[in-house]
Amino acid sequence: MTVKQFQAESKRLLDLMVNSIYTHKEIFLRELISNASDAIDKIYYKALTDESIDFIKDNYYIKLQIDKENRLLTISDTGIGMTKEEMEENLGVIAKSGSFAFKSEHEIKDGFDIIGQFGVGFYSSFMVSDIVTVISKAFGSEEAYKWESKGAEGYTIEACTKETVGTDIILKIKESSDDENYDEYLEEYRIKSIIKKYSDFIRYPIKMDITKTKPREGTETEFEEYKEEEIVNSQVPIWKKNKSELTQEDYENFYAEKHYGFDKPIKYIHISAEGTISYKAILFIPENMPYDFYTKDYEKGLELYSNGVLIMSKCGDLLPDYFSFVKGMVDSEDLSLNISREMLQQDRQLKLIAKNIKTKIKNELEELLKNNRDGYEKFYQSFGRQLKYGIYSDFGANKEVLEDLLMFYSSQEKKLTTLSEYVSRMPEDQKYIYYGAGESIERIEKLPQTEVVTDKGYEILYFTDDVDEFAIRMLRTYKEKEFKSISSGDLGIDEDDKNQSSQVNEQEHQELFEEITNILAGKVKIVRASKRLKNHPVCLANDGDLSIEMEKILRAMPNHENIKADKILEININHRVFQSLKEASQSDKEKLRLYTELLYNQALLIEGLSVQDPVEFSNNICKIMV
Ligand SMILES: Nc1ncnc2c1ncn2[C@@H]1O[C@H](COP(=O)(O)OP(=O)(O)OP(=O)(O)O)[C@@H](O)[C@H]1O
Repeated sequence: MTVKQFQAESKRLLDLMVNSIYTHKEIFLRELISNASDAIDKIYYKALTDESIDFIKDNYYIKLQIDKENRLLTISDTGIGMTKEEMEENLGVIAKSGSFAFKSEHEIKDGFDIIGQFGVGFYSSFMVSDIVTVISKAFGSEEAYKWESKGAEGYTIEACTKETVGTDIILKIKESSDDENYDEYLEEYRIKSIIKKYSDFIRYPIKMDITKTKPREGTETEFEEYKEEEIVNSQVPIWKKNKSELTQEDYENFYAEKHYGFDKPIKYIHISAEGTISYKAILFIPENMPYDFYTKDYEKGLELYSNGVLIMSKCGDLLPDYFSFVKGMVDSEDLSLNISREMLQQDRQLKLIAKNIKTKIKNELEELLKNNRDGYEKFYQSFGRQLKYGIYSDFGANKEVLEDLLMFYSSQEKKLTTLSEYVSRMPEDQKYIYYGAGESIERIEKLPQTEVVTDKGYEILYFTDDVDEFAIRMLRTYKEKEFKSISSGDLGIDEDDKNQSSQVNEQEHQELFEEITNILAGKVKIVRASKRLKNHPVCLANDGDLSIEMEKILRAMPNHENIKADKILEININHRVFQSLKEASQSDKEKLRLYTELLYNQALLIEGLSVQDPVEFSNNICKIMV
């Protein structure tokens, strides 16, 4: 028996392979099972094109056996096998793929799932094995051969006996070290779970002898172990089945089996796309928010399969951030994989799929909103905030995708409403979409600023999420209607509204307002007569782009402590309190200062801002009580 040398490049390549291409050692099993599946596919293909071959499906399978004592893991298949020459060519030359050649030779295009293309996967077995032995009998041949290698040193080939056509790959699993546990590859449960993870949807049965226990005969309390052969893979992936064959329950079971979530999904989306790019996908909109959803630990992404073999557990590029709550998988034959199958070589196809998926999700959410309002509202309670972040991020680039999915609590409807519904209810003379921002519905409802807007019969949207106002600033308009905060300097409500303007004569009190503005110098930009207050004495309004709510949110962030909105103190000159201010201004300047400070602090409290000096504030209250 002569020992043949790997070519020099092959040696280097093998070293590279074993040490650097793959991130996870466990993928060796995926590679060997994929090879076994390819080998069966080849026989199947031959049977289709050669009438003399009978392909009886039950005769084709992959079998895994563990011999713990001798540290052997065997992967056998009943596929096409290899001749001596094929062993030389395919296992002796790294980066030579017999499978790729087979596909090209037979001009196999669609409908076949042959996985191998690079001619390297087999060598990943050296990541976990000291010796790899391949015993194979090729289809149509009487002889069998044994290929054996300890890695970079080279390989031997010799004749041997093997009864049936097919291949056995026997791995002598490495001893565990301090850094690496190899023993796990001799554990049934571990092997089973690796198969489930990567190779669950290989089209042929993957069999294993599974250890079970039963009561020993004649006893009730003693148990004995026995082995029973089981098929461990699901074979036909649900996404390859016809939608009409599947029930809601099938999808829900798939969601649970895949551990996409512990809840029941609100909606599933089954896509079977053909065209520029072919792919299948099953996507889910969860009902409940994962506990870590709004933390940096949450990782978005869909499972990515190529021909039923798992490539990536979380492919983030398939989902935009604003749809990061979507769970599910994508399977495509058209992906250009890189050599380790852990990444994609170029992302053109992936981009196309992602674009497609994005549109699909948007449409399905719109459909949910239209036909299952309760379901949509449940979804929105969990993930609405993410949609709003989506509007805000990327400088509003995604607003068109998302604007119709938004909902806010409505002052009129007393429940969530969409922007489209709001606009459809707007009276003809209403120019703006009004909103009030605050920490809760109850708080906004009580804001003095709401009075004039609601009295006009205009609806107000309540913004209770941090992100709301920021998102709306990005959106700017909806159906050409501008958004307007009820706290903004100019409300855009008709100036000549008789009830208001006739009573507002700012000129008359010009001096007093200047005096009050001076008292509050540095705290507010200006003090003026209010056109919006009816029953309340004071409120704050804001001037400029930064609202008071935004100031609150930004200030809570690091390095933003000095951010300040331009505030306007508005005083209701029809309120009794204004009379007191006037009198104080004429008779007692100290009293005017006291009243002004009190009113300013009241306005701060109403807005949900803290008073600057609570002790002084309470002392001031005492002063007017005694
Ligand atoms: N179980 C098997 N039965 C028959 N032929 C096999 C088997 N395993 C490997 N081969 C042959 O060896 C070749 C090399 O296998 P290897 O896993 O290195 O690459 P590949 O499967 O072709 O490509 P990839 O690197 O993309 O997996 C295969 O193309 C195939 O021709």
